[in-house]
Amino acid sequence: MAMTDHVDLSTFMEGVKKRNPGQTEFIQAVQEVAQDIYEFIADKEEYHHYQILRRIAEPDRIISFRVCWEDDSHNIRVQRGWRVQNNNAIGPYKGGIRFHPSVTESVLKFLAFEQTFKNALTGLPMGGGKGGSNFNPKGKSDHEVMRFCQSFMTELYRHVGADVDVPAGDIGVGGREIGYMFGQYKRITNQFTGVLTGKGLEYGGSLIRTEATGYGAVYFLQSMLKTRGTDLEGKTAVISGSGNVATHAAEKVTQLGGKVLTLSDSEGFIHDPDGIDQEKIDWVKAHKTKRRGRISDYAREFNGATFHAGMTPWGVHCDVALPCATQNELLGMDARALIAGGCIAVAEGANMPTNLEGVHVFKEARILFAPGKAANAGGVAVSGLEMSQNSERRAWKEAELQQLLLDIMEGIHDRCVAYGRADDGYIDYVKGANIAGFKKVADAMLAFGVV
Ligand SMILES: NC(=O)C1=CN([C@@H]2O[C@H](COP(=O)(O)OP(=O)(O)OC[C@H]3O[C@@H](n4cnc5c(N)ncnc54)[C@H](O)[C@@H]3O)[C@@H](O)[C@H]2O)C=CC1
Ligand SMILES: O=C(O)CCC(=O)C(=O)O
Repeated sequence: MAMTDHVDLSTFMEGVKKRNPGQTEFIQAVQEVAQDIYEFIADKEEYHHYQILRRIAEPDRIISFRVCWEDDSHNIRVQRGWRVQNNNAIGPYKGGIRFHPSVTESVLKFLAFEQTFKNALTGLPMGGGKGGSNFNPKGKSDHEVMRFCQSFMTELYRHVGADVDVPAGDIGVGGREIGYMFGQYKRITNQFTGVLTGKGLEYGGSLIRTEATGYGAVYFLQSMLKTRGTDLEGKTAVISGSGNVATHAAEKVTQLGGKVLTLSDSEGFIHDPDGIDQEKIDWVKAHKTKRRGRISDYAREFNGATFHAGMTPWGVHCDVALPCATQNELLGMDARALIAGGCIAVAEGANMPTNLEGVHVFKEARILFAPGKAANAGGVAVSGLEMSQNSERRAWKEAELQQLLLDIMEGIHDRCVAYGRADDGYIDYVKGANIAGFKKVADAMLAFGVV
């Protein structure tokens, strides 16, 4: 093989910035991965020659489309929809759909890029993709949400398929939205296939998919704690978010003997020093998914709890923290506050909730820190198992799925340890996850030549 001129890391990142102007989230996600990959491939000519990282950081394609719908007052509304198909070297594109006003092409590109590494880490054959819209489901009636989802799928159906690209839920997209989108796909194509995951159990969904991301993040946290000879029993946990991932992470922490002190949403956080037990978690789940209320209502419902408007929960003293809301919700100063408050371990339930400075602070302090692409992979892993069940036209039993989720999370942990152990014994989970995820995708790409 001919030797290639190696582009160094800073020149590589300059190129990424130039080609993706203003896409700060995407650039941040690539930066976090590139620094570890450059170290790993320093002596591996093939990866340089075939420009593997450069190719993974350029989505296979981005589909952008208009989504037109009518609200209850008969106003015509126009939104933008996207599907970013990042890389399908190891399987069909796979990744959630996000409905939130903050959705931009940059946000979806960062999520699809991260998803590529995450899906590889699960050990299942899934490539990386992500989609969504700047539609805000908050305050919309069920019928408005239905009309929007139908319109969204009326374009998306051309680009997805059980062996092509299999979307699922993410922020603002839960069981209700998946149902509306699946119904529309079926109506347009006249096919009943596993084109989406996170489906209802009545029509091809998998047991434990709803719980999987939050539970998986806590299993990963337990595995990290085990490397330091401890576990969650008696530990206090600070959790952000109050959606699917946050409530199920809270549930598993509680089941494993921990005490959850906080939950949050975009308006602020609640602090309950008595602990958010299963009964309270059930109330939050119903409040968020059925009554579609705000987390501030918790403080009116439960004595002793307080609501802190416009604030994040990272100043509350705790043993462990699980950011489970959204990207860049935990900054350098928050990381320092957590460490000062006694936090020994952080597992990201959300995607890229900690900014680059925060990650640096955690690593410098040598605390246990699991990046989202490793810690929150349980959701997409069970989505992969849902795809298998759909292909087989069978539904597996809950005990089997619970065991598979646990095994997959332990497998991811082991892969991170294998590639992330430093000379002094510290496990850099960020580096481990980046390299293990990269290697699998990169080796598949090498097998295909230049495509
Ligand atoms: N649902 C899943 O299976 C997976 C989700 N994730 C990630 O987990 C995170 C949460 O997703 P879900 O729980 O599924 O969504 P969700 O829609 O069920 O809940 C999102 C939560 O985050 C809060 N939130 C949104 N924007 C916020 C902001 N700017 N500040 C503070 N809070 C904010 C919302 O109020 C809500 O409580 C996202 O980063 C998502 O990408 C990652 C892996 C899988
Ligand atoms: O289940 C899936 O396909 C995707 C879940 C997801 O969006 C994620 O892992 O960030």
